[in-house]
Amino acid sequence: MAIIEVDDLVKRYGDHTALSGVSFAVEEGEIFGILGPNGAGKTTTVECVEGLRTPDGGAVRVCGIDPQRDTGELRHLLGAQLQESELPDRLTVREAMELYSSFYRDRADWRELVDRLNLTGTLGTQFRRLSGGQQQRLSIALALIGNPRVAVLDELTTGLDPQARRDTWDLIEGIRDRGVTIVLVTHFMEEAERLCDRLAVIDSGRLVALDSPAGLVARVDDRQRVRFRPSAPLDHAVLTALPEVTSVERAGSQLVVTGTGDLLLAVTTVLARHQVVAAGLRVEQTSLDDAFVALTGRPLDT
Ligand SMILES: Nc1ncnc2c1ncn2[C@@H]1O[C@H](COP(=O)(O)OP(=O)(O)OP(=O)(O)O)[C@@H](O)[C@H]1O
Repeated sequence: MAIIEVDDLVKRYGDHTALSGVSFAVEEGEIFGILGPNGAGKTTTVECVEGLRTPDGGAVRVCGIDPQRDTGELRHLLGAQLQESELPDRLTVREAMELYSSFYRDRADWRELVDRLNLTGTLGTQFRRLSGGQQQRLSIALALIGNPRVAVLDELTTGLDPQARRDTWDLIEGIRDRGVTIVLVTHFMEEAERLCDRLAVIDSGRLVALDSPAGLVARVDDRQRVRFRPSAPLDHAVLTALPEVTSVERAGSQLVVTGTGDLLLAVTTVLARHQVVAAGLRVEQTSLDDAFVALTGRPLDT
């Protein structure tokens, strides 16, 4: 069942069109990623879902309600991660939890939340004295304090070190396992690949693809590359003659053979027939990065 429906969403800032007709539906219980380069329109999209921006066209529904018209109800259904600047520096973790918990009719047990997010030792600590990872976890706790059905997390792990990022991913999966649908805005390909059930790729205000990470890769390309250093000179024609091979290129001392199907077997069989040993042989599959480049024409800037 779709819990969020975005239909032909248009948003302009003056003469700049930030979104020109974006449509997608988020299914209940999934981790739905919104991936795209800087300025693509990701934050604008989620701000329209959160009722923080008024669309210039199209429609948004969250659990069937219009976020613009029913902001009061939306607050109880959707938890949004706060931006850092939204919390007073001197507010302690305990004060923040008590204050935000008072805003909701269905309140999570904030002590349990604090415990789950590994913040128990920080209850008396002021916001400004928390580490980046602790501030991030607090903002997640505050997004979940009203027991929402959907949590929107924007650039969740930006600024975190690799370990803190991985810990946060585990946390997000735990939240999803408790039945909360998650919309995750991200810049990080690895994060998208690891966490998201489906991804909306947005570029220049348009939805360029919507699929699972594996589906995006398969849709773009099922090519593989085999790289190796031949032990003796080899006529490229013996490789290009193979039906599995689409191209053969030299990269320094290496040969890079691109193709489909059982490429590795075809290449190694020919090499054995010509008594050529393949040193440092590697097989490379198309990655989500490659898929992103194929879809948008450029790499994702991090
Ligand atoms: N309040 C605003 N006024 C004018 N232009 C804006 C405003 N907010 C965003 N924009 C512009 O709209 C476009 C989309 O911005 P948005 O923040 O939605 O992109 P984003 O994909 O979230 O980017 P980032 O990854 O950099 O946060 C950008 O060109 C941005 O400069």
